[in-house]
Amino acid sequence: MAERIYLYDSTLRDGSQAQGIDFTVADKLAIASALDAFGIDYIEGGWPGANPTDDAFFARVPQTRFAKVSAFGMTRRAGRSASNDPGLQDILNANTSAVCLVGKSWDWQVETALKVSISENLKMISDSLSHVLDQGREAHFDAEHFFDGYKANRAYALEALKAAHEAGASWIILCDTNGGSMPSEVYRIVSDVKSMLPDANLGIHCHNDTEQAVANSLAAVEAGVRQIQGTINGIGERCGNANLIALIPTLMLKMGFETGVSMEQLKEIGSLSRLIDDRLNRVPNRHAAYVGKSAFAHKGGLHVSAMARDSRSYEHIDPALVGNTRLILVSDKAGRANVLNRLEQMGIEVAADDERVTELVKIVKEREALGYAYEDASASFELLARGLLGQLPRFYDLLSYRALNECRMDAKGHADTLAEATVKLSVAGSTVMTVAEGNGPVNALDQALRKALTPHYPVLEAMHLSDYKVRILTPSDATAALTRVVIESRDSDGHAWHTLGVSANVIDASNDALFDALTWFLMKRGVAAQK
Ligand SMILES: CC(=O)SCCNC(=O)CCNC(=O)[C@H](O)C(C)(C)COP(=O)(O)OP(=O)(O)OC[C@H]1O[C@@H](n2cnc3c(N)ncnc32)[C@H](O)[C@@H]1OP(=O)(O)O
Ligand SMILES: CC(=O)C(=O)O
Repeated sequence: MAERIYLYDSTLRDGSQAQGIDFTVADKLAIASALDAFGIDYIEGGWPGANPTDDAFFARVPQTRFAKVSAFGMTRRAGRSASNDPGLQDILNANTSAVCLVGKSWDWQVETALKVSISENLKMISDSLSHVLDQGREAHFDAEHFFDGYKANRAYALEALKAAHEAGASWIILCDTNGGSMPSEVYRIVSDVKSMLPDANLGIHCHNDTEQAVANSLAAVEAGVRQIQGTINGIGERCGNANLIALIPTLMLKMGFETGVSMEQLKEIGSLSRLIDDRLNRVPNRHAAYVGKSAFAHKGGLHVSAMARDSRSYEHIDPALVGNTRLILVSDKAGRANVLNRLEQMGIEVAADDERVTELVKIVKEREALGYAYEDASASFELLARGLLGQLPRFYDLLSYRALNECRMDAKGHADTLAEATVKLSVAGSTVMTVAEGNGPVNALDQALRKALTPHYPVLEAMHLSDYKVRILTPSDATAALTRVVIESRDSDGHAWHTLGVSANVIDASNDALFDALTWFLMKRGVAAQK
């Protein structure tokens, strides 16, 4: 029977201490509900009494399915009884089944930051935890600065833990508050604590100031802790906290621990990670371990060739275990194996020894040297491949286009910009010429193309341009620089595809990317080309 690790999520408390993060009550409620559904054991909702958002969260947090909600706060103030401490009262008034109190375990901090005697601090710890337990709550003790405190004064740091343990703390969490510890130190110190307090339930709370919060948490687990505190995507004060998104699969898949997360729920870990990004309006980190889009993306030709023989060649786990998927990229680092794999994924049949595959690899490399980047524009790659294989329908021929940008100043000096484009193209055996306006020349060009093409291909109404990115490839050429335009288009069902164009003229690059976007969509819809 696998041993159980308890997962304590502090996204809504320590996560909200990160610069730039400001959760609303609605964010907190949505995140708490996702954490509960995912199988997290404890959800630290915030600090009751600290601010109106946290108070509103605790007032509204619904009944959880699985998780225990925890209210965070600090031990009683010096010179007050625990039962007469307004801060502690606020925390208890939140009515959560669990309470986590932070207290000092470094004598120097007690004297410098708290300005109380080290014996009073021990009483603050034991009185506060006893009071929480007397109210029928589960009591967690966060031993702040424990590792630094232990290194400065081992005896006192252990005294602080003993005070919590003797008061009956349900869990004692060892905090690497400043995030400067090394995994070997964490292992050694936790092992010592384990031998001094063999019957205490120990946890770990690590900060990421040396990018070792995950490694330190795992070292603590190896030395015997059974609760891990962390946050989704590792957000938190300064450089963040231990990242539960990396820790959970590692604990379950590599170390064989059981958690509250089932193997089925583990497949949802990417959605949980993206939910936090979404709430924070952040672009997900494509290189994030386990859940990033690139976590199982293979680019190097040697890698893909070996992967075709056995996927274990370059993957540490099956991506499906964490709900992720394998991606084979085509770029200037590709070989025949990458291209064959992509063609297969695109449903293009070609013999493995077809010489045109070698030709395609060569063309991709030549074009990438000119600034093309097909790994982010797979629709343009598909059109390139189909063109070479003689499978590319031609829906229209562009004969010419003109794009104008006119800026007029009014009497008050305000700029009024008008863009206009004219396109002349050949479609369905005739020549068509249209003019359209737009809020910029690319938009005007897009409108003029649609005006000309939609009467012949009405399905074009169902697609639109959803993102447009310009990358300067040769910045030293200043305004004459080569540009790469990547267009994201979407259909009415929200499916996206990406196309690109490269030119020193940004309008020409945009026109090429638009041509690919329209062509790919018409081809995928099975529309017959009207030539
Ligand atoms: C390591 C961690 O991340 S702990 C969590 C840190 N998170 C936060 O601080 C976010 C929420 N905090 C807050 O909103 C505010 O700091 C509050 C409401 C808690 C307190 O605000 P204030 O009463 O204005 O005090 P302030 O924040 O300036 O100072 C903290 C006080 O608590 C005392 N204190 C700090 N830690 C403890 C502790 N473990 N036990 C008892 N008192 C403590 C300090 O000595 C200081 O006392 P002082 O008021 O006599 O100077
Ligand atoms: C409690 C906490 O957040 C810390 O000590 O880092």
